[in-house]
Amino acid sequence: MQALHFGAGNIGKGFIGYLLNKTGYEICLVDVNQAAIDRFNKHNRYFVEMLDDHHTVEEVSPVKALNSLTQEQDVIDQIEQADIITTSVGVDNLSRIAGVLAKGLLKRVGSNKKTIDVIANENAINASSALQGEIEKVVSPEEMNSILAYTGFPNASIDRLALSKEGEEEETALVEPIFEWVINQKEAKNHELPPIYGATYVDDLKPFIERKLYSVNMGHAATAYIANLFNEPTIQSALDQPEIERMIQATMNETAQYFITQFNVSQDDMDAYIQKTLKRFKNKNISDDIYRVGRAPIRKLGHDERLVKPARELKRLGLPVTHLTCVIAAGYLFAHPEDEEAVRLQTYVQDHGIEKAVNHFSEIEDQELLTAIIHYYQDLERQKQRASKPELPV
Ligand SMILES: NC(=O)C1=CN([C@@H]2O[C@H](COP(=O)(O)OP(=O)(O)OC[C@H]3O[C@@H](n4cnc5c(N)ncnc54)[C@H](O)[C@@H]3O)[C@@H](O)[C@H]2O)C=CC1
Ligand SMILES: O=P(O)(O)OC[C@H]1O[C@](O)(CO)[C@@H](O)[C@@H]1O
Repeated sequence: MQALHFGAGNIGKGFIGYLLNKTGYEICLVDVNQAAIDRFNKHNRYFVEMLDDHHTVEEVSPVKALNSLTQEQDVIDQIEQADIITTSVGVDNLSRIAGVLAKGLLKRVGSNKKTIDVIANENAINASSALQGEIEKVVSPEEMNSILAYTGFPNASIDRLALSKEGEEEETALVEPIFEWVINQKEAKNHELPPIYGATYVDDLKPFIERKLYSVNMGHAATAYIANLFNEPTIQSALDQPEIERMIQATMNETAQYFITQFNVSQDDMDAYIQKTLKRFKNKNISDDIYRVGRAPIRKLGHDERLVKPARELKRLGLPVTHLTCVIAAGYLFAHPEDEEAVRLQTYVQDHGIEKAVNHFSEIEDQELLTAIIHYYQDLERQKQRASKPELPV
């Protein structure tokens, strides 16, 4: 069986490629990073190291890698032959792979007419549907109908902290031992393949993806943005401070109320989920830079994203949202010269002021929530100017 995976980064290597290989697939990775592509092709393999006390290393092979920019025809041929197609390129890059995918899927329809599923594994709600939408933009309606007759775009939720080991001669992913890959089986077209090793198949993805995005991803981004206020370099050093840990736990407790109300989950279950998540963040075998975790703040502060969506929902339900409001304000203070979005965000705030920025990037209709974010932002900024300790809500 052949798997074609777009995005040979942390998740591509340490999560998706790893599990597909365990299921019995030969892996073809597609990326734009030629140096990494050469490292994969040198011995047709890569390594995955567990971030636990044993640091077990496993080899993933056979693996080959292609460059989607310079080897487009080879990628199209691989799409024609593949049994499954997956991605983890970052949700904002899905539009960049839509063109080659469209060409490959059309070639496939014209030749073998075998059904296939394309699963986008990104931190976003309905990323596979978003990829389908991007493909729709580059083909005619007739072509899209022929693609959809043979292609499923099942949405998925992925959860595993994955990093890469830099400066090695061979590609190595660093991953925490636990993971969760949940796939909407109702949206799949190909039912002849064996289930993916370790994946969970469900009929309703919403509770899984929302819990993951608004607890794990929200909590992680919140830690990065609060850590930044305290000049803490890593997630682990930040959470070593009881004040920051209390703040993150309180913020996660707020979003937990959304799940308890919406999905009939018990308080005990959410408490256990939060404790498990905090323990994962504090993993001493990882040193996780706050700029990796907080990266792309414009995306993360978006209307339907991990911070603003639960804040809007909690507000709508009349539930407390104080800590989350403070985290959103802290997000607007996340400055890092090497993060293109952080630079753009800070420039916008400087040029237009915080109120216009929150309206522009987070599109918050609720005036009370908007005012509260602005007040927190102004307080935190004042404290930063005076180099005084940030005051967090109790
Ligand atoms: N790293 C983590 O712990 C987790 C990441 N995610 C999600 O997984 C996705 C990938 O994240 P990471 O692996 O951490 O990022 P990454 O930056 O390590 O990997 C992304 C890869 O995609 C490649 N890429 C970018 N544009 C491309 C294009 N046009 N064609 C082919 N390849 C392209 C990049 O060169 C890079 O190798 C993101 O959506 C992220 O939100 C989800 C859960 C955990
Ligand atoms: O591209 P994003 O959304 O930052 O996704 C990656 C993040 O998601 C996580 O899985 C959980 O927050 C982190 O490991 C990682 O920083």
